[in-house]
Amino acid sequence: MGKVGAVIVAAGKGSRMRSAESKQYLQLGDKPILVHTLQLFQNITEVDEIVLVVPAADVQRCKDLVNIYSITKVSRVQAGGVERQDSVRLGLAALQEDTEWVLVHDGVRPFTAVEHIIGCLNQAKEAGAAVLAVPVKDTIKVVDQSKCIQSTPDRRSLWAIQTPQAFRLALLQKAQELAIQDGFIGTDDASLVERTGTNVLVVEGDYYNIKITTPEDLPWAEWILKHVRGERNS
Ligand SMILES: Nc1ccn([C@@H]2O[C@H](COP(=O)(O)OP(=O)(O)OP(=O)(O)O)[C@@H](O)[C@H]2O)c(=O)n1
Ligand SMILES: C[C@](O)(CO)[C@H](O)COP(=O)(O)O
Repeated sequence: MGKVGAVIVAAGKGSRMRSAESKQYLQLGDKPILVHTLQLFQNITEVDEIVLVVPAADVQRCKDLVNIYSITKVSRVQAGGVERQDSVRLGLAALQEDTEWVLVHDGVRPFTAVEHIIGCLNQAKEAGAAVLAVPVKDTIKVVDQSKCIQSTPDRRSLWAIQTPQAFRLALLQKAQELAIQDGFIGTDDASLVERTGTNVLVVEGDYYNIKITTPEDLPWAEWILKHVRGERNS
């Protein structure tokens, strides 16, 4: 049933990390964060091909990483765009023509459980579109610009959305085209597909699937690597 491509987006600036080195290359254990993520997808049998999207200036650097760590499923190291959404679009265009399903994943989420990636892909194969997510643990408020609380949404309907996000490739490409037409910029891929009226299903993941974003995520990431990730995913 159709080829599966993974688009790993790592073309951001990592400005919230405030580090001299871009966060995707920061060392986690014995290798860069991005390499952990690439190895995760390299080792998933269901994934036929990986397109890696990186800053234009880093294409050769990332080709070297791919070679050094023998990430043989990477078919293309693609220069990214201004917004995450642009990087995803460029990554989708670089997939082989016979690709039917795509997993879009953040290069800085190295700890996704393999069973959750496969669960998300299988759900997308049934429904067309599926994303990993976890129920929020906090009470979330809607707050206006003067820091006044406007409302308290029912927590039972709130989920924190993660990646991978899995789609029939043609569906995500159509959603991308519509977003360009409408000048819509979303912070994730599902938000583009939702606008087409297509249902996107949520697959429950776990709280270890963090996106490494700010400096306080780094010691937490080292802890997950040492105490959780090794035994769950390798
Ligand atoms: N133009 C962009 C922006 C983001 N990303 C990627 O999307 C993922 C999630 O984005 P985020 O964590 O927000 O990364 P950055 O945009 O790099 O971080 P910041 O917003 O702090 O600058 C990251 O792997 C990032 O490299 C991308 O490929 N292209
Ligand atoms: C796609 C994503 O990782 C889902 O949680 C997230 O939306 C990326 O957003 P960011 O604003 O780039 O952190």
